[in-house]
Amino acid sequence: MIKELAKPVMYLSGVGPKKSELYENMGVKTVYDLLYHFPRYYIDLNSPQTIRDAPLNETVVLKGRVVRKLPEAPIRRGLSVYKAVFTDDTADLTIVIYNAGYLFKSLEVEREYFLVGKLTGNLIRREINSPQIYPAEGTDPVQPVYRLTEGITQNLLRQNVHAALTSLGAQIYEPVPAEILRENELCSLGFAMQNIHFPTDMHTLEMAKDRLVFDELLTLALGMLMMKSRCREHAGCVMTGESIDEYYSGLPFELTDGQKNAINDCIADMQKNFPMNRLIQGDVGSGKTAVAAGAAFFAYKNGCQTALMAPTEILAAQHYETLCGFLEPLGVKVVLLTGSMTAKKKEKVKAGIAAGEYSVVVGTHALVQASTTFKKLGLVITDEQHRFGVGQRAMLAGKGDNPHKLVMSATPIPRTLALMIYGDLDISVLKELPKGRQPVETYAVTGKLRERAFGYVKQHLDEGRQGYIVCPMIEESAADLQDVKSYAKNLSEGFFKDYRVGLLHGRLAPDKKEKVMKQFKEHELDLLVSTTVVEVGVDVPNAAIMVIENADRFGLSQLHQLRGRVGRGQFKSSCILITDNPTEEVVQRLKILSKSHDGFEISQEDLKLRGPGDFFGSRQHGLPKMKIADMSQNMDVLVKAQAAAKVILDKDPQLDTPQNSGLKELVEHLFEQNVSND
Ligand SMILES: Nc1ncnc2c1ncn2[C@@H]1O[C@H](COP(=O)(O)OP(=O)(O)OP(=O)(O)O)[C@@H](O)[C@H]1O
Repeated sequence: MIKELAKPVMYLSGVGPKKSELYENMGVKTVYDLLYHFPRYYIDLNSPQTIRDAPLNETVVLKGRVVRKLPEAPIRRGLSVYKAVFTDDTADLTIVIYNAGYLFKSLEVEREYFLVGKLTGNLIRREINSPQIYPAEGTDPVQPVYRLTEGITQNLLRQNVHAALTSLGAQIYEPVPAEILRENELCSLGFAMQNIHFPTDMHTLEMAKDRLVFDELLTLALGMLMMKSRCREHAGCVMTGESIDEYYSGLPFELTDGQKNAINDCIADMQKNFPMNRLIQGDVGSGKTAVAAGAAFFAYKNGCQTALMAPTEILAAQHYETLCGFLEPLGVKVVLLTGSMTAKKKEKVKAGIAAGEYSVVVGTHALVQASTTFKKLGLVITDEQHRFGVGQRAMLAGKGDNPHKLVMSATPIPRTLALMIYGDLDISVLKELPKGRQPVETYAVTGKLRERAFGYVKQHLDEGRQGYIVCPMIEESAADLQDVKSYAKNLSEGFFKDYRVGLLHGRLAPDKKEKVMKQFKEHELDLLVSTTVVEVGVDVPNAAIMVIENADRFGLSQLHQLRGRVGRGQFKSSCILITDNPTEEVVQRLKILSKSHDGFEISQEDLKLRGPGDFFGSRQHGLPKMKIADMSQNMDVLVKAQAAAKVILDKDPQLDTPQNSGLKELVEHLFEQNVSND
């Protein structure tokens, strides 16, 4: 960074030691920090409204002249009110100023001013209280408004930013290569800095924003790619184009186009000489497992083993069964390895894996233990990646010689976030659901209608379907557990006494959990009362009704995941969301689920409502905080920034050349700052 930018703000003209202390409260220490303290919003003085047409009780921008100043009116000791009549020839209004005598005195009759403030009164007597007043001549047409701290006013901040820009002159450095700026039609950094603070009009402001958003995302993309550059090393198993037609013809259903494309993407990737790094992203019930099995079969045909790691024992067992069904008839040996197996069994399974007896290994984190070794691990598949730590994933991959990696995500991660989190990861999206699926009808009701909801559940059970009741165990604490148990008991002895009711919660021993799930799958239970352990992946196509208690406590994406447990077969399915907290906000939120069945759309809404920080904790992934880029809005820019980052790193993988030193500093600054903030 050029010397001027690293200089403490104290040395700027008009700042000094006292003000610089105040600035520090806002996190502004250097000239760089000050220039990157972007305005929160702008007041556009370019197109003022007329007094006659300006709406009442809203903030308006007006342009006119002072006609008359009224005498000062003392209200009580130390408090005066000043009034002036103002006109723009369409109508008049009264400016009311409390106490700020100096401001009132500075107003000149017949001089033109802009006023910004809330217009009140009525159509005959309009007033504007304590407006911001700018002389019409000599005022920048777009005024920045900053986040402030005590002792620093808007005017002072504007002056100081001005001083910073002037002190740099045209000297502001240019970290981004000229050809990238040209290709992306971006302005220079100098222009962007000037115009993000003092735009000439809204157009130059947009240009400035485009450039700064790009810079921020470019910096992020560079950082992520540099971290992942090792993934570009050679692949341990380069595979050849073996046919997997037997796999296709053995399936009990026709794959969707999305599934076929995703399998083809994987096959193409696995024939390259660097490892695949692909995310299969599909809405709930879109059939990701069949894609994973296709990729595993291709690895098998190439003499390589596949490991599939699932986040829970229930899911591991389910995937194991599914993969056995798809692959064993084709001669592929599949095995399950989970933590809850007896030591003896585990040992036997591990010996078989090490000897290469098994081609596909399905398991939980037990797979990553040091004692698990593979003969020739060529493909690693992780389900629900975000539940695994970066370390666990790396450890599993470390069991092979740079194996291909495939991630299945059931939680619909907005593409923007996926790119942020996984960086250089290719994505195959399963857009459509298998044929014949009908959207899950979703209703939000208050607790008053609980009995009716249960009645509706009974109706389904009587028709031979199964159902879920998801109950409010958020923390897996002892007290909550007691609540869940008694809730389930009440139901099984009360309303549902004539039905077979099971209970599933996270505290159950793994073999018990498996037993309950198996009973439910085999329709030995009609109703499963469960905590959110059913959230991911559980697949029982006969289940057609779900009730979710305390639905307001969950995020929209999580609710969408939960309701995705029904509607997985040919039966028409419903989901009833119960809330005892029907505030306007809750109702609005839950309504989104009644309207939309598209997990991607829902996750975007979640992102808007809860922010990316909350969205299954993007901060947990160590993603830096953005100053100007908005993860839910700037996806197109992110894609461009990623492409640019690739071009830059292809020539200079660690940004070591002098012309990239500015970029390197930006990357270091972004990541360092965020590490220290965590
Ligand atoms: N093309 C298809 N046609 C019909 N049924 C299919 C098809 N693909 C998968 N299925 C079935 O759809 C159900 C859902 O598949 P799967 O469990 O793989 O979904 P998923 O994408 O993992 O969903 P979730 O993320 O909700 O777990 C399974 O019962 C599966 O056998």
